[in-house]
Amino acid sequence: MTTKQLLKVENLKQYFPIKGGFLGRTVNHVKAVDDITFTINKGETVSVVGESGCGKSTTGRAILRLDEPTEGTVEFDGQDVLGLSKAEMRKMRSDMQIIFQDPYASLNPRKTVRQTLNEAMEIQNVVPKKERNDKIIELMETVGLQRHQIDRFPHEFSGGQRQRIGIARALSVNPKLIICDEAVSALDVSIQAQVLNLLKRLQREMDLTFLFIAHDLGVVRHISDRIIVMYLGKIVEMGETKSIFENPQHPYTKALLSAIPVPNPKKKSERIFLRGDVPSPIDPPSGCRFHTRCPFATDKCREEIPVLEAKDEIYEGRHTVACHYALDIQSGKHEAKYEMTNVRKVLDEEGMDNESMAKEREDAKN
Ligand SMILES: Nc1ncnc2c1ncn2[C@@H]1O[C@H](COP(=O)(O)OP(=O)(O)OP(=O)(O)O)[C@@H](O)[C@H]1O
Repeated sequence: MTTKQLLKVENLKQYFPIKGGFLGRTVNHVKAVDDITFTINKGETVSVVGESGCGKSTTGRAILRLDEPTEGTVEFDGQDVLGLSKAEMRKMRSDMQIIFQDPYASLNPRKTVRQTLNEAMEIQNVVPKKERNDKIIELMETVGLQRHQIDRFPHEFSGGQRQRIGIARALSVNPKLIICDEAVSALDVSIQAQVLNLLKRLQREMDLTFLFIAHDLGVVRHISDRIIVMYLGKIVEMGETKSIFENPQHPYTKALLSAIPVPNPKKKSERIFLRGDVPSPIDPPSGCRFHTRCPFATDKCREEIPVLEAKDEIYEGRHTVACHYALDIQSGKHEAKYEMTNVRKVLDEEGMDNESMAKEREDAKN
């Protein structure tokens, strides 16, 4: 894999206005994405994970300017995406494609596969007219559809096949980056695996870069080079997949990981239950946004926003976390006594069964 940077997202914010009153004035904002920074290298698969509403899809849409970002910069292949004119942006869209969760909703039910793929190529004008039919057949075969299905409508296909049409449509304009927004979430598990394998193969063969958006860490484990964990509009942790799975730092990442079913019945899994619901992105909590649900939260977490900090000496800059607690442990400043009262309080009040957190508390003490 080359290490050339393809996408650079810096200090990206997406605030959606909330209108109110007779005059329809902006009375507040939904802080859907609030100051996030990350990069994706050419040929990489980076996944953004987190609970519903944490801002994953908004991030994808903002990169493509399907919604105009409030603040920040997006650089794609060295070009300032947010500075492009409408015409330049249209051209750029052939380099950056998106595949949505529900292929049925994103395909025109009145258009056959031939018409759908032809339309995509026509809009972007990347394939000469007389070559389009051959290209459509080639694309269908590439994604595992058969050429005799070319004049069929979306309702004549299964969910997995429809997602393959969506992939073929994205590929038809020779993209460099494909954003897969919950692209396999609506499919049965076995079909999910087929589509993920297809995407992996296409990546190898066509030199593609993927930004995967998913709520399920288990699904993206085997396809991702790196993982970005988001909570309430912020990145709380990011790192190489192996590192995130084997050495998660943020209590939220640990909770997400603990929710993945373990196939081995002999292996005891310790589920971390988070208390309460995700707070509103209109009025997010002060300090660390996760503090209202975090068993380790201290006064510092309520007051200071943790910075996504790379601990180079430990992770060689490849794994970063925004959490006072995790950073205190890493730097040896962790005060076990303080954490103990905190965790015990949560356990007492809410009857939580957080064995792994209790164990960690002990480890930190020793
Ligand atoms: N156009 C919009 N106008 C107002 N609020 C919006 C808009 N789009 C998204 N939001 C809000 O922004 C927040 C983030 O939404 P987003 O769809 O990015 O979350 P998500 O992490 O992708 O969730 P899911 O997994 O359910 O798709 C949510 O609170 C959502 O209600």
